[in-house]
Amino acid sequence: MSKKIAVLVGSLRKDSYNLKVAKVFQKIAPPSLSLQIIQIGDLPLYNEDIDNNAPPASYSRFRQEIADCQGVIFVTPEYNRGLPAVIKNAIDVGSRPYGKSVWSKKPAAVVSVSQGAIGGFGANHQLRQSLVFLDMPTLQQPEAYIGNINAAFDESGNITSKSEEFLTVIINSYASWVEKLSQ
Ligand SMILES: Cc1cc2nc3c(=O)[nH]c(=O)nc-3n(C[C@H](O)[C@H](O)[C@H](O)COP(=O)(O)O)c2cc1C
Repeated sequence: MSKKIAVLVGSLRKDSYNLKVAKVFQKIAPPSLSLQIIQIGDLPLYNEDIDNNAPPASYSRFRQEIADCQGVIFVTPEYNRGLPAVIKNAIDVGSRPYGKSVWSKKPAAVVSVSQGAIGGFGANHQLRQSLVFLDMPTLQQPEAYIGNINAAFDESGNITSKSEEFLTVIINSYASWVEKLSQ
């Protein structure tokens, strides 16, 4: 049976390249993984005052969806050399209430996607810093800093074969990582 893997996309933009890459991963993932893109754009900014006995419905929905998955792939742009607020907010929501984090022990991968040349290196590593604290064993190699992403899709919006090849290496490595950790 395939393992359910959450995919969190750090851009809310309709034509987001990160979303396009997440969708390519869904298409090319090996049969051992079933990738589900989880909504994070509707989560109110984390505030302990509203996270009480009756938290926002979106908090509960999100926590349950992550709890139901056996791993997490983060696909994120870089904003001002750091992590977009929307993805940090999702991490914070999932980490609470204290002692009930939904992230713990779930195998993760971080893929940063940018139109710039540096490939979102800053966001990628800032995110990894939180994953250490959240106790998520994270795929180390291959590193995935995907720059100049606009060149990875042709005029019809299809991914070029060279870029698909690279994404295939990443998703297959992640599948092996998940497999290894479940032994
Ligand atoms: C507020 C903001 C800050 C940005 N800062 C960076 C940055 O630090 N490094 C970078 O490579 N691109 C930066 N960009 C450009 C994004 O990489 C580019 O817009 C990318 O396409 C966003 O991902 P998306 O297509 O999935 O929305 C920034 C974009 C925005 C809107």
